[in-house]
Amino acid sequence: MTTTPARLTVLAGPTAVGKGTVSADVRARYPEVWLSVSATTRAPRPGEIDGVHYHFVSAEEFDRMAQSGELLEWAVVHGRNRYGTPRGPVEERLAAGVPTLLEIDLQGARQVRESMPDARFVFLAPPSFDELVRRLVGRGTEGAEERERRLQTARVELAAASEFDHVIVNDEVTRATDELVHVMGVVRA
Ligand SMILES: Nc1ncnc2c1ncn2[C@@H]1O[C@H](COP(=O)(O)OP(=O)(O)OP(=O)(O)O)[C@@H](O)[C@H]1O
Ligand SMILES: Nc1nc2c(ncn2[C@@H]2O[C@H](COP(=O)(O)O)[C@@H](O)[C@H]2O)c(=O)[nH]1
Repeated sequence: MTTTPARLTVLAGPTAVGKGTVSADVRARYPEVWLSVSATTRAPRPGEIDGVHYHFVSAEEFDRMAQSGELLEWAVVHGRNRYGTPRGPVEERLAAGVPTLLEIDLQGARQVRESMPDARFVFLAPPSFDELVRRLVGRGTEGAEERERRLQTARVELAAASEFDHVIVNDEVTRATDELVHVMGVVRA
């Protein structure tokens, strides 16, 4: 297995498009790719593990991280909780030549474009808006009010797809993963 020199890849896209699913598939099939673990003030969902899916932190701890410059980017997502990328681990992996993936929202992607313009920016798109709604409802992790809030954000995010260097349609997870790792320059020798 060989890789091109390590560059940061940012994966964004609307709620429930499958960013987490595709990122997990990348991690499972391409363990040489490192997936950043974000900090969030959101409460864990059943089955989510602190330090694996997110660093679940209090509002006070998030404030401290943001104010001390520990976050590469951060945003209030869906108008409610804060999410941010711890800077140190990303810089360490990139310095060590490890292909590094961030799964973040549009606001965060725009911040990273400002600070790290050499990164690759990938937008994961749904086959259709109806399919996006089916996936959000099918996931069953949010109530009706939170789903509506997320779909409002989704409309804004979908309108920004052209800002990204690559758009990948998540019609099928394995295929979307293959396209993502190809864009990342992760190739099998
Ligand atoms: N290609 C696909 N085909 C069908 N279902 C999919 C596909 N990809 C993901 N899903 C399903 O869609 C739902 C949402 O996926 P996931 O949680 O990965 O989305 P997400 O983009 O990370 O969402 P959010 O931004 O809200 O965290 C899950 O139930 C997942 O199993
Ligand atoms: N700007 C950032 N956005 C992030 C980060 N980590 C995750 N996210 C985005 O938040 C939403 C909601 O996630 P959920 O787990 O509550 O469904 C989703 O779009 C993620 O991509 C981050 O570090 N910074």
